[in-house]
Amino acid sequence: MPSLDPAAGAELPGRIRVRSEAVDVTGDLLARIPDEVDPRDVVTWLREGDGMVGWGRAALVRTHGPDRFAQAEAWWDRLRTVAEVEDGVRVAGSGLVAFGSFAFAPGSADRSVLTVPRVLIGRRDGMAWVTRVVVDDEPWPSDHPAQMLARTNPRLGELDPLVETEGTVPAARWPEVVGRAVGRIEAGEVDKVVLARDVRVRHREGHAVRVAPVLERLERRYAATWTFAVDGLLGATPEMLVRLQDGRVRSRVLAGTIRRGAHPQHAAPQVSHEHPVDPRLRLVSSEKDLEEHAYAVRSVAEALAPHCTELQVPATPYVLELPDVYHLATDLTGRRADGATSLSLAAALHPSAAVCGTPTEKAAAVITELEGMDRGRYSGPVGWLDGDGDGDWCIALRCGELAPDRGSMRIFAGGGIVAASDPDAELAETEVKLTAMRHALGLLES
Ligand SMILES: C=C(O[C@H]1C=CC=C(C(=O)O)[C@@H]1O)C(=O)O
Repeated sequence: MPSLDPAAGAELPGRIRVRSEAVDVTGDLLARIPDEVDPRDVVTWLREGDGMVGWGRAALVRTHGPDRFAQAEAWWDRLRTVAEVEDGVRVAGSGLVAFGSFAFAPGSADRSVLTVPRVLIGRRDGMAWVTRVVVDDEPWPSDHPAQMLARTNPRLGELDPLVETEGTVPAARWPEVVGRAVGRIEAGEVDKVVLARDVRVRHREGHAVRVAPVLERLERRYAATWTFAVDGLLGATPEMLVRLQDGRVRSRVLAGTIRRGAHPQHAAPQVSHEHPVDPRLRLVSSEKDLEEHAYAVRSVAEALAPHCTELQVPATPYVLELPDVYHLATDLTGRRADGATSLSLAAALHPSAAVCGTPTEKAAAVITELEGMDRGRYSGPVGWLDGDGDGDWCIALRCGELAPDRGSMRIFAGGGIVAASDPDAELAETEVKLTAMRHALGLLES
């Protein structure tokens, strides 16, 4: 078993008490997050208005390096043994739950994290609950959950004034970087590589960025995605790396993108201006996008196969519609054949060819060389797991990561490059993918 590094910040209490109670909660769960909470202590997992929001730190571990998943899992195993859980709700997400976010690269300077919030409010299928957590000999909070739920944050709609500046590679230089990746593919070094760029954002007056208003805008506009926040990483991702629930395994693979209602330069010429071709049709018949997608599906199917029986891999993708883009999508399903937790499945699947490339190790080396930046936790697994190991892990896309100063962040977007990729179209694709965070941060309104 990998050892825990106490210097890395493993807070393993001697005892952790967890109580989940059924409650009535209507309206926006995000409005319940108190304004004074440290933005890095906010956790969310929301979709179509339901899900979980929480805050505070009852227990936390930070891990790094090639063992970052195994170290986190070992900590979670130990935490479960000191947990006393009263779960009066018994739904997915009640009881003992940890939220996590993992660095994309083993060599990242950024720490991966698993954290158990002190307060968690959940709602699912018409059922709502509050989970509170105390450690060691702490007393239970004196207020009743109903009192806590009655308080809503009046400043939820107020965005902070932010400014955007260039990231590691200026936008104008991105086509050149993509061109180098195409060269590597043509030279036979890799078949596909996913390259990403960052953009910097900071609070105009140097204050901490309040995350609840940003999450609220993400949730409203991208309701069909998973709106997440874990340790200062926030976004709205459409890609589910793995969901494990009662032995059932699901994964949604996305790769291959076209802008909604636009005509990227790599597209075939229009037959007639009066009858423009539906971009969804162009996407499902684009060989370049189908190739990009096939690599990603294969990587996920191969990683799931040793852990699953009844693995179903549809032969053709469908089109997932999001507000700004269409993606080629494939939903895989299976039944878990071993004792793997959702986190160990996520570790086995990471990095899929939706965010790294094919073959994986060579693509990862090309990424390190050409991107020139540390991705941090962007494009790593983000999600939650419960005491039975069930949970959801998405890929952290359409997101930004708050810096330790909390007043600045980097937002990210990438795209899969194959031999037929057009460098200018790839720049346009990253720009359209950045729309989610730019919109949420108020950067598109002048
Ligand atoms: C790497 C990203 O998207 C991935 C997921 C969906 C579609 C993708 C694509 O078409 O390139 C990427 O594989 C990103 O949003 O930063």
